[in-house]
Amino acid sequence: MTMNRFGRKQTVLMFPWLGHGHISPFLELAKKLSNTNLFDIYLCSTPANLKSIKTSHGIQFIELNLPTLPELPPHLHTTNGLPSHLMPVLKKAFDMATDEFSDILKALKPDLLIYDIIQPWAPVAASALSIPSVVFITTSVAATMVHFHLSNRPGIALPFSTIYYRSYEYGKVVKSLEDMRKDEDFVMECVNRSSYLVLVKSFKEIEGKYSDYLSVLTDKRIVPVGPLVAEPSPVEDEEQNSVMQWLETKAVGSTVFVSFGSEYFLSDHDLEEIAYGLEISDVNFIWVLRFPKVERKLGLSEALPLGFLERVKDKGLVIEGWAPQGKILGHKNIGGFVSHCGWSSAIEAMKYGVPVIAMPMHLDQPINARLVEEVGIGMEVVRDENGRLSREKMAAVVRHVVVSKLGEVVRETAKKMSSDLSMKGEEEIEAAVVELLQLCSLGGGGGRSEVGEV
Ligand SMILES: C[C@@H]1O[C@H](OP(=O)(O)OP(=O)(O)OC[C@H]2O[C@@H](n3ccc(=O)[nH]c3=O)[C@H](O)[C@@H]2O)[C@H](O)[C@H](O)[C@H]1O
Repeated sequence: MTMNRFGRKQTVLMFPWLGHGHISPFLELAKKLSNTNLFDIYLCSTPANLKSIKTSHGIQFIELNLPTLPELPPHLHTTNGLPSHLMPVLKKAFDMATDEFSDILKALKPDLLIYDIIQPWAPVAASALSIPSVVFITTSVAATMVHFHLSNRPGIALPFSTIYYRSYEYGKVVKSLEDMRKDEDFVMECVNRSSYLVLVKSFKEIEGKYSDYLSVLTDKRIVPVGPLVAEPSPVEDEEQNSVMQWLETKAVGSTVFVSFGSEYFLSDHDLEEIAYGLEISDVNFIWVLRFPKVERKLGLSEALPLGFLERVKDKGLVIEGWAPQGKILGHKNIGGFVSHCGWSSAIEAMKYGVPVIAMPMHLDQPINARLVEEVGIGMEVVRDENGRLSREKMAAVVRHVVVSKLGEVVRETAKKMSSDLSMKGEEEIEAAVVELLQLCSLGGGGGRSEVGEV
């Protein structure tokens, strides 16, 4: 138990889903709360995730060991690089760790649990020990929830014209109305189990009207904590250094960064259309291509169209694995971001003032793409009624956003968003700290730490 000038620090356990796109916003919030010197922050995840976290900021880490399932050895207890067919297996192993998680709560006795939208069992375990809990929503769930909710009520105008498209990787329509209604029930259950308020990784200008609606819908207070964009991590290795040197040789605003997040793998059809789309656009590009960690079949050049790398060698760079996304988006020579619109990537585009060529793939990304268009900082590459991508459409949107005269509006709006955002965040965190401290005082936690710390 540690003290500050107000007495005992409040012990907070943070418990994100096992994906990088979730852990990084939790980590950013943890740093902000830890820096107030009012909280002792513990972050709980699997060893496979904790080993890739390279920061502390006074945060302590607690290992959650999932049951080892035959097809899921411990090094795959993360969504990073996990093949899509193993995602349901990871979720099953995660849901089997309820007792292990309860043991962590009993040993730590935190004053407050901040959990994720994927594990409705976490607040149940907390309330059994009289520990208050808050759900921290790291995606654009307010807008997504409103859309799900209204799509449940025929005849009411939807906030966004939703596109349901076939994802060739999954072989089915990824987001049918039925799927979205099931998602609404699941997310609603997670929110309703939160004892008090809901923290949302966002800010009024983007999701204010949706957060207000969700607050009415759930009868919960919703507290935006701002963009929570991490400071760009230093360039880690020689390959990343050479990417930055290559980018330095291009003209200001002349290059698009192309990335689809930490856990999505392109279908063969999409990969081919994106390659030809970039080639036809005749715009410089840095493309981060990711393949599942297991079952690696092809090398980079075999996975790409024949002769593609040779033809684009003066304009494009294709890298495999992980890129310093924050550093690249913050570079003056970047003029556009071809993104799946994962929420962290969407917010980072806003923070760095980079206009978005939106290419959502699944989950909440179609909604995020509409939010990006709604605030005027991007344009979506619309798929056809069968969900198929077109290289010509992609090339046209890339050229519109990055080089066309008409695209000036999008580019200027993105720049303005960046300067507006630069002042955001601190006031939201201060307001959230006041609310969290009040919640801590309601619980029965003792703030003792007896668990082994990593
Ligand atoms: C549950 C699901 O989590 C997903 O996370 P994902 O990692 O795909 O995408 P982001 O949220 O952009 O998060 C990706 C994060 O990884 C960083 N990054 C990624 C690739 C790389 O090469 N280098 C990097 O630094 C990037 O800067 C961002 O911070 C999506 O949100 C999805 O919408 C959501 O429903």
